Parts: sequence; C-alpha cells; structure tokens
Amino acid sequence: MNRDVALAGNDLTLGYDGRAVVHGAGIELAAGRVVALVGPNGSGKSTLLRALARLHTPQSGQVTLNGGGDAFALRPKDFARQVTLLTQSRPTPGGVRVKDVVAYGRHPYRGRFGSGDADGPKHVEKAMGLTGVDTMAERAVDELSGGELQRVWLATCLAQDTGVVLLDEPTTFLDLRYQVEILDIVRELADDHQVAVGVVLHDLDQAAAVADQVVLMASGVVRATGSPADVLTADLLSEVYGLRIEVAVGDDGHLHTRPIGRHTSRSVTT
Ligand SMILES: Nc1ncnc2c1ncn2[C@@H]1O[C@H](COP(=O)(O)OP(=O)(O)OP(=O)(O)O)[C@@H](O)[C@H]1O
Repeated sequence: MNRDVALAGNDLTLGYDGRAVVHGAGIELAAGRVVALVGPNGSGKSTLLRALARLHTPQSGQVTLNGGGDAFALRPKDFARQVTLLTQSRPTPGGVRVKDVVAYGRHPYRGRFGSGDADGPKHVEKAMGLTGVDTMAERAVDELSGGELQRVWLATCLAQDTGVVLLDEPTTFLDLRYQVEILDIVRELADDHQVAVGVVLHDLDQAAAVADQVVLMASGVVRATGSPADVLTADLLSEVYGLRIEVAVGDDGHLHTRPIGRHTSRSVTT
C-alpha cells in the first residue's frame, strides 16, 4: 500500500437492511490531494463517504487509516482527531451560539470535564475566520439561513483540525461567492496544510476545478477513477448520466461540461 494514503476504502460493499447499494468500491485519499466523488443521485456517493467516516459499517471490505489497520478498530476520539465529515444535513440545536457550535469541533481533544485543550480557542478562531462566520459568532444557529448554517458546520469540522476532511456536497445552499470560497478553502487545505480531502460534488465543473482526482460512481460501483481530464469525458459522462453531455476546456484552463439532452429521441406511436 502507498504510505502517503491517509484514508482508504478497499473493496467496500455497503448496504441498508442487508441490501447492498455500493458494490466492491475502492477509494484512496492522500495527503495534499483533493478527490471529488461525482455521479448521479443514488449512485452511492454519500454511503461511501459515510463508510470512510465510520458512520456506516461495511458488509465487507475495509477502511484503513494511514496505511495501517482497520479504522473501525480505533477508539472514537482517536479516529475523530484524524478524520472529520461534513454531512448533508444535521439537526440544528436550538438557542446555541455559533461560536459554541464551532467549539464543539474540539470535542476529541477535551478531557472528561472539558479540560486539556489549550490550542482549542486558536483553532476555533481560525476556522471561523476561514469560513467567514466570525462576524456571526454571537448569533443563535437556529436563526441562520441555510447557507450561513452550512458555513458554521464547515467551521466546526475545520476546528477539529484533522488530517482528513470529508465533505458531502459542501456547496449546497451557498450563493455563488461562498461556493467559490468553499472550493478555495478545500484547495488551501490540501495545498497549504497537506490535508487529504474527499468531497462529494454534483457540479462537475466544480469537481474539474478543485480536484486532483475524480471518482465517478454509477449504480453503486466506481465506474472510473483518475484525473479530471481522464474521467470527465463526454463519453463516460453521457453514459453514466444517460444524457448527452459535451465537455470543453474553458478560458480558465478547466474542463466545463454542458448537458445537451437525452441520447435517444422518444418515438411516438399511435
Ligand atoms: N438510510 C437509508 N436506508 C435505505 N436505503 C438508503 C438509505 N440511504 C440511502 N439509501 C439508498 O442507497 C442508495 C445510495 O444512496 P446514497 O445516498 O449513497 O447516494 P448518493 O449518490 O449520495 O445520492 P444523492 O446524489 O442523491 O445524494 C440509494 O439507492 C438510496 O436510496
């Protein structure tokens, strides 16, 4: 195994109530690299990400951390110091201030009575600044808009200061400016802090812009893994999404996708 791989899923079969929805999937997240998971609704992206975060127990296969043993064997706090996950939806606590929610990200570092985390305030402040929620530190989270709340949850994950960051659709609910800023943060985490990032994205152009590697899922299997140029091809995307999709390189040097329409025109019988 490549020793730079921070978190890996090997031959993972995952399901609900005994029914497999992900079949033999493999994925590797390495320090300083961004891996984007893309694919149609229901193709298994969130399930795979949740298994990497230990929130979903595999039917078979293994999740390994730092090229070592089974990630499920670690104590919860030890795992939480190394891996964080931004999920699609979380219950919003009532009447709790933004800064207290972000400080919750420090839970793996605290002792039994909330002690022992001298670096905590520094990490909380940094995470709030990065995500732009420092200006709303004293507000109650249940008063925030969907986009503001999304940034608070991201700040909570970043305050956790982990080497692996997993993000499930982090740009959902965000206006254009914050979509771009979140993707910038994702790149910064990898480039400046050597974080291994795994991110589920629906927007293929965003995936092309931010990712070093793209994992394309279809019907619960990894259909292709590789560079954006290798995976985000017109043929592969058209096949997987069941829609004619054109791909071109834009002025910014990144790939841009354009859906055209269905492969086949519907014939009308009388
Ligand atoms: N809690 C659950 N119980 C039963 N089936 C589930 C559950 N969560 C997801 N599934 C099923 O597992 C399959 C994969 O779902 P998953 O959410 O991983 O896909 P996804 O690619 O993330 O989809 P989306 O893009 O819509 O978020 C789907 O068929 C879905 O209906």
